[in-house]
Amino acid sequence: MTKFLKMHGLGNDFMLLDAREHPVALTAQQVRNLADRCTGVGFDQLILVEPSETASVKARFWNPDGSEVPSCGNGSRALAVYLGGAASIETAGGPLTSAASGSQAEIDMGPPRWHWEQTLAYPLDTLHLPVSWDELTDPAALSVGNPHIVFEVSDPAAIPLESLGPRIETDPLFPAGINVGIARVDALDRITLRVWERGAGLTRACGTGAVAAVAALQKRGRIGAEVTVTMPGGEVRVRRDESGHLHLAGPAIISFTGEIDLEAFA
Ligand SMILES: N[C@@H](CCC[C@H](N)C(=O)O)C(=O)O
Repeated sequence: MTKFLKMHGLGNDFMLLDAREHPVALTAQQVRNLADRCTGVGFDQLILVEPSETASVKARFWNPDGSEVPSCGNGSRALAVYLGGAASIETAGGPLTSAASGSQAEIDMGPPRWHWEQTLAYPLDTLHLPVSWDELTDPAALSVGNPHIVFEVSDPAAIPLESLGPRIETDPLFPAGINVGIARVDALDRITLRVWERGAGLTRACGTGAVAAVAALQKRGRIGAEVTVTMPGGEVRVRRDESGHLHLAGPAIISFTGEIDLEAFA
């Protein structure tokens, strides 16, 4: 039996497996089986914690469709709360540092990456992509460890993201797929955001989505350096420091712990 934690950050929920002492190998099918909310544990992302030679720990992330992804902002915050205190985290999306106190965690997500090769199949202006999908126009595309497209809209609740999200996610313009954010600027220090996540669908909150939306709207001069992001599951704070790094802060909670026979889900 393998111990696991079930955690969430604003309702973006995770299964966390700590494999620092006992290695765990996962297949994509196993992740899909574990992600099933009726017959498995159920989660938006799975987090595997492994030993690292360069940081406190190495974190790997999977979406519920079985795809391994380089970065997960809320998952990193959940891991930070699990580790406690200050830590460094090696991820495929780049090195992170974290600071946690109780159920609050802040992650230095590094600088946003705007080069077209980070997100697109061919060169375009990533700050103002000349593309549209129905009422969604003039997006920005960037990587914050994983790829995001961000649209500014007047009413995020009115956008049919459940139908537009999968169309945009799988558009050939994005060779690795893309996470889709729709954001409204409420004030210089406040935005409202919904995210269609690549490989996961609509989630209650997305940490990298919040960071990407803030980075895009900051670069367009629409908001200031410190911003509260309201998502369906609650609020996170994102701030840009003097070096251009973006910091993601907010709560993460351990919902419950358990033991599981991983082989039964192979
Ligand atoms: N919910 C996560 C993002 C998880 C990965 C994303 N779906 C992807 O495929 O890149 C977050 O909080 O960042």
